[in-house]
Amino acid sequence: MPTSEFQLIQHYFKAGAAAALAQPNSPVRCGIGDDCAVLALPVGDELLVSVDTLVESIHFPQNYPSDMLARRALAVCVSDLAACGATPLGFTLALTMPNVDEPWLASFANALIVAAGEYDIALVGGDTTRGPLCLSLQVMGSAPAGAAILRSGARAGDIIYVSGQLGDARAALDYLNKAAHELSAAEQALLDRYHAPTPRLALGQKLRGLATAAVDVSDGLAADLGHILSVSGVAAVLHTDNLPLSPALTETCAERAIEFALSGGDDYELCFTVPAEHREVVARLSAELNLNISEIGYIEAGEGLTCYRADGGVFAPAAGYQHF
Ligand SMILES: Nc1ncnc2c1ncn2[C@@H]1O[C@H](COP(=O)(O)OP(=O)(O)O)[C@@H](O)[C@H]1O
Ligand SMILES: Cc1ncc(C[n+]2csc(CCOP(=O)(O)OP(=O)(O)O)c2C)c(N)n1
Ligand SMILES: [Mg+2]
Repeated sequence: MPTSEFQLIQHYFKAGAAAALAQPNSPVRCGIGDDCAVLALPVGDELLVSVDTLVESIHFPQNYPSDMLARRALAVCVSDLAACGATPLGFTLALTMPNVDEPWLASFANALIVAAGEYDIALVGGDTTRGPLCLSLQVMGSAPAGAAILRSGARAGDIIYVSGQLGDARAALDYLNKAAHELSAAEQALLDRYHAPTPRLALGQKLRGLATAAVDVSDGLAADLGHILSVSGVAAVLHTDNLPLSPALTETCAERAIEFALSGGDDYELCFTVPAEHREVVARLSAELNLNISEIGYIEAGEGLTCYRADGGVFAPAAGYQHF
């Protein structure tokens, strides 16, 4: 039974992570156990880095099963790599927990290593401390020099697209505490989207050289697209009719579906802009990846976002998620 902080790390994290290091093409020169991890960058590539924190009761519910926490945490952090078109390299984990609960840790570490394998991203280091349950994951990826997709490149005339469907995870918040046997199939489908978001890594990488700007939808489409607009110095027009809504969302809360899709957040889909002449390329990409990609509006000169309802009226979306 591991007891010390050092033994915990060795037992639960180093062993699992070591398997990734053994891969022939692993970029990890030195992983868990030294003062720094050492990663090899592919020749000609740049390093892309992002960190996100997940706090109990803010980002995930109390008493959340630790395997679900691990999976969700890595997915939402890797989603930032996807937005920039990065290829995953490695990540670090700063884990703060109130006490050592070995079954909790074992299931957390197992799920984390499995998810890391799915995204081909190696756990290369971290920090373990006592305190209220909280995780910070720093993810690192690479992209050919100059190819990273930024938020600042949207131009008037570009088409605005979004992957997948929006609003499901927000709708799921209302069912987080409902007993499993009382859930309808639609409610369960919404919860699945909250628990296991899908970072759109393959899409992001394919958008290199095609998208002028991209962002992942964490705070809500209106807010995150708003970041693209403000840093690109442009305006956007959306038609709420074009927002991709899942059957589960329209079945459970049709009257709030548009609101959830625009402002709910936790979608981890990609919203991106592409010059209109490349519409066909996006259609082919959607077929190739077997991924729904919806045209939701366009970029124009000016500032701010205008959302039109089907009846021609203007829908004013609520602000996205804000911590303060
Ligand atoms: N405490 C901080 N110190 C430095 N930069 C920060 C801090 N918090 C956020 N940022 C930066 O501000 C930008 C927006 O952050 P955020 O909204 O969290 O982005 P994302 O939704 O991609 O996680 C990012 O470039 C992020 O790196
Ligand atoms: C239990 C619970 N309640 C509410 C939410 C909704 N929520 C919390 S934080 C957040 C926005 C994303 O978090 P943030 O820290 O802003 O991530 P970032 O934009 O930095 O990726 C949302 C939609 C949730 N995920 N879980
Ligand atoms: Mg962030």
